Amino acid sequence: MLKIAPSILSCDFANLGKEVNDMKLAGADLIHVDVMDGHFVPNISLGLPVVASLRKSTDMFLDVHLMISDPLTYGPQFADAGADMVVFHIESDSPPQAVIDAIKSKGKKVGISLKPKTAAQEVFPYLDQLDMVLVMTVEPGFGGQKFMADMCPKLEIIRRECERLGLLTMDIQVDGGIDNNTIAAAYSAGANVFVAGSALYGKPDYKKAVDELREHARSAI
Ligand SMILES: O=C(CO)[C@@H](O)[C@H](O)COP(=O)(O)O
Ligand SMILES: [Co+2]
Repeated sequence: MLKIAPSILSCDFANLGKEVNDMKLAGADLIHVDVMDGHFVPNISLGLPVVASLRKSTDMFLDVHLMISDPLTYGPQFADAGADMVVFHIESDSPPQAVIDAIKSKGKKVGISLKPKTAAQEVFPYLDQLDMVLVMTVEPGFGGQKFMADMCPKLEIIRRECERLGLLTMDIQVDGGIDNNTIAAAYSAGANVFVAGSALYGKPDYKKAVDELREHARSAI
């Protein structure tokens, strides 16, 4: 199933509740929340109190993308704060299996994210325990960067391995530089969840922008 996930990193944070609700009204499927610690990536974004406030103000599915060095300590705290899914980086300092167990023990969905230079095969040992794999199509840390089309083979490899294992409902998410010009390539390669920050929050008409992204993805078929 094709899902559109606006990244609030590009929204107007002074009006966060409205910005999320406007994307709900525009037909977005989930909300992507980028958490950056200034250590794993060279940027700082938002933390636990913001996720807790968001949880109180919306029933949208909150997909929390942790770009932090210590997801073992903080992942469960984001789960408690109201994340529906916690996605952590396999390149973090935490042992992946321990993070998966910690998030699942909170009753939340869990995903693993791969930076562009990380091989697809790194996530294979964990696939059968995951709800989602996130393939970064930019170096994590900032919105508004250019889509790396050379990540498409990685998407194909992961989708093929999921099919081989019978994981037919696995969500494969792409994040970074997704817009009307790039979404079809990612969709054709096997992605089905599309994060878009600047391509959605940068537009005056959110519904038109969400609809157009969906249409451009489907134009790949
Ligand atoms: O995780 C990240 C950046 O590290 C993203 O979620 C960005 O927020 C996507 O922004 P655009 O590339 O769509 O502008
Ligand atoms: Co992200």
